[in-house]
Amino acid sequence: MLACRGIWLIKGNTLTSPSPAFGVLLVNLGTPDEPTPKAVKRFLKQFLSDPRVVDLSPWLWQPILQGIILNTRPAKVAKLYQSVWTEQGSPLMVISEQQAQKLATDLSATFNQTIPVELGMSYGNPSIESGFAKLKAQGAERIVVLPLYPQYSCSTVASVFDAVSQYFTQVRDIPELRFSKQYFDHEAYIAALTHSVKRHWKTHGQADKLILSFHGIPLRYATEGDPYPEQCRATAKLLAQALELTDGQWQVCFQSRFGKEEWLTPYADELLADLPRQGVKSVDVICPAFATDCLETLEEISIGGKETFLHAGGEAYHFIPCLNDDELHIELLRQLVQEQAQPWIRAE
Ligand SMILES: C=CC1=C(C)c2cc3[nH]c(cc4nc(cc5[nH]c(cc1n2)c(C)c5CCC(=O)O)C(CCC(=O)O)=C4C)c(C)c3C=C
Ligand SMILES: [Fe+2]
Ligand SMILES: [Fe+2]
Repeated sequence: MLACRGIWLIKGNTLTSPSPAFGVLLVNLGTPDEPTPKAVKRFLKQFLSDPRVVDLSPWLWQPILQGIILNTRPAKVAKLYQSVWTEQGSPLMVISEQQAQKLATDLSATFNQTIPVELGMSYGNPSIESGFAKLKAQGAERIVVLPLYPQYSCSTVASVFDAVSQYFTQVRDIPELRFSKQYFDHEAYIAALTHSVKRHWKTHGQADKLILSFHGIPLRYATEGDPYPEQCRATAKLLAQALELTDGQWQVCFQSRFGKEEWLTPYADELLADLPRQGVKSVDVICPAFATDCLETLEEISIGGKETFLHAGGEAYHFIPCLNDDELHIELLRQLVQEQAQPWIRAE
């Protein structure tokens, strides 16, 4: 049985422990509020102005961003968002809310007390700041920050770290904090992915090849020290081993490249266009870098990737959804939180 060490306060002459043992800030990238050019522009402006995402000198980058990209891209990208938008909103937001709710239920059952879990998005709403404010309002004085990126990249996880540090520059009494950096090789993550692929095979049969499509980053970020590509390859290898795939039965690629620089290769669109020529007629495609389905998985890979592959002569293309609110995914998130909260927990 696990119990939590509370925060003790003196009220009058009595020591009380009114706060939850800890709270959780679940962080994801964020998404526009609406699938309109105006809302997409607002979102892209904040996202692409983050120097962790685009590390060019602002003197060089801001004129390109403000003068060209924000005048052309929002209308095009808004149409893409419209193709995946649901009645409840952006898939990334709807699924993130489900994850937060299920994780809170799971943690509260584990610790036999209410453990608040709030969402904070790096860009757009709800912001990281509002997530911390909600946790404070619920009395959380110890907080686990859990970015939903299995593989560490400076462009994602480090930007969450920056936002967290920035927020607390304005706060006099900061909480105790634990920050989860990565979980690319976590046993429960590989188990959740394995289960998801096997479940897919049970329903649809196994394709010639399993394609593991990770979000790309500029190659330069990796050569300058970002460990992201090695972590992607490690995840892929662990998953392939767990599925007992031979070398020819799986392949890694990188999607969603942006701008003119070289990104990690092979590029997903080029690979999918080439595979039929190599004799690969059916593929299952999974996106392990995404904890939640979103524009990049549902539009670019599930819809766009299929068109590319079938147009190039492929015969069957199956997209395997992200882990989303799968039971084993929530179990993984609970374990990650528990590992970080360890110093605040005692066994009874
Ligand atoms: C320089 C640009 C970008 C880097 C670096 C980058 C890294 C990166 N992104 C994700 C996860 C997501 N990206 C999403 C959308 C998205 N990404 C970029 C650019 C970079 N990403 C853009 C411009 C966009 C917006 C859409 C577009 O204009 O093309 C999303 C989806 C958001 C949604 O609303 O559904 C996610 C998630 C990772 C994991 C990553 C590095 C590892
Ligand atoms: Fe991205
Ligand atoms: Fe399939």
